[in-house]
Amino acid sequence: MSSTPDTPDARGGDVAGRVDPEVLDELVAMRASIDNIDATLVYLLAERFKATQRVGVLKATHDLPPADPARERRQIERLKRLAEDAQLDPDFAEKFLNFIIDEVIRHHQALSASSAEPAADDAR
Ligand SMILES: C=C(O[C@@H]1C=C(C(=O)O)C=C[C@H]1O)C(=O)O
Repeated sequence: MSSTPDTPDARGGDVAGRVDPEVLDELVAMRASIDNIDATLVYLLAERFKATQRVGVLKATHDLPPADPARERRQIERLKRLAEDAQLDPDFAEKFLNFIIDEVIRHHQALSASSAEPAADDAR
């Protein structure tokens, strides 16, 4: 496994040799752009999970519930509006955000459960 995108040797992958050189050039250029976008998605998700993990620690420490459905609803409505403005399918944006939020809530539940466990010294 490597983080290196397609090398020039791998130009076009399966379609190399089956299409005109101009088509292959455009395909390779678009794939380079997709590589960059996917890398930024990974970095953005990593930063988002760092922030939500911190929120999870605050919630677990201060006895707050792992999920905040009202906040989720506001955030989903906001992102659906942004998606429409950006010509992205708002239903897809909603599904994608819900997928991420479900994972965040699982983390928060685990943090709450582990902070509720008695420490080894207390288990007497
Ligand atoms: C991050 C939080 O926890 C949960 C996760 C959310 C999210 O990932 O956007 C939103 C609300 C909460 O259900 C929060 O309360 O802000």
